[in-house]
Amino acid sequence: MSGTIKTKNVFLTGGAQGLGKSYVDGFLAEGGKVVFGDINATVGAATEKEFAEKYGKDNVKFIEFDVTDGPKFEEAFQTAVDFLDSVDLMVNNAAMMVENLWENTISLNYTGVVRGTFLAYEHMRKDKGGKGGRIINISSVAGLRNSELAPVYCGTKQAVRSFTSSLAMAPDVKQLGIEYAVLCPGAADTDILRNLNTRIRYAHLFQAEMAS
Ligand SMILES: NC(=O)c1ccc[n+]([C@@H]2O[C@H](COP(=O)([O-])OP(=O)(O)OC[C@H]3O[C@@H](n4cnc5c(N)ncnc54)[C@H](O)[C@@H]3O)[C@@H](O)[C@H]2O)c1
Ligand SMILES: CCCCC/C=C\C=C\[C@H](O)C/C=C\C/C=C\CCCC(=O)O
Repeated sequence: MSGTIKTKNVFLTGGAQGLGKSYVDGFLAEGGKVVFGDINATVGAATEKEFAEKYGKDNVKFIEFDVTDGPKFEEAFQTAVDFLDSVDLMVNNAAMMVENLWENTISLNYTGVVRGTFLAYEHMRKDKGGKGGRIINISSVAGLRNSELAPVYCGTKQAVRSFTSSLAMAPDVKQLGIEYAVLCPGAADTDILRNLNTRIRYAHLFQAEMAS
């Protein structure tokens, strides 16, 4: 994989831990400069310290903010631009899977991705003085398949996939210099699955399994 990432200046949401943290590590290892945001101030600061020691403090910055707070997200994006000079790659990664907190889940997993995409779009578009760039939105295998275990989460991840693929169809993408990608990872052992409450929310679905 070495040398495959040409993008240098990255802004990523949800980078304190889990898959987001491993993406940050990968970008830094390839010589990139990364700003990552997260709602978790303690873990975010520890991650920033770890990567600053490994890759240099001028190459990584953590911003505590909640992706569902529009004005804070805009402020964080500007802070990222100030640190990086320009954002070449935006990764909308932060998400949650708590089915009974369905409004929060939609707000973070879908509205947050749309907001992050449009912030990056306005910054990158070449017709308004930007340098172009790439926007990667993190969906899931749950964005490709349906499941009764997590209907709200699946809906948000399918929305992220459709939104991103639809934007990529626009006739002016080449002229604006913006590329889009959507990732649909399978299962990984992170907190989003460790903290899963669907077995409580949908306990009736597991009764036969628990009885056996
Ligand atoms: N782990 C998996 O099996 C899996 C599979 C497919 C896709 N994904 C996706 O990968 C992405 C990363 O998930 P993960 O597995 O690393 O989970 P994770 O829970 O370990 O990481 C999510 C990160 O987002 C942060 N976050 C939560 N709410 C936030 C908010 N409101 N504002 C800012 N940050 C917030 C958390 O603090 C955490 O650091 C998500 O989009 C998830 O849907 C995960
Ligand atoms: C299609 C399964 C959807 C399950 C939805 C619940 C949680 C999803 C969370 C993560 O985003 C993805 C993690 C696990 C997905 C679970 C199984 C993958 C099955 C893969 C396959 O069927 O080939």
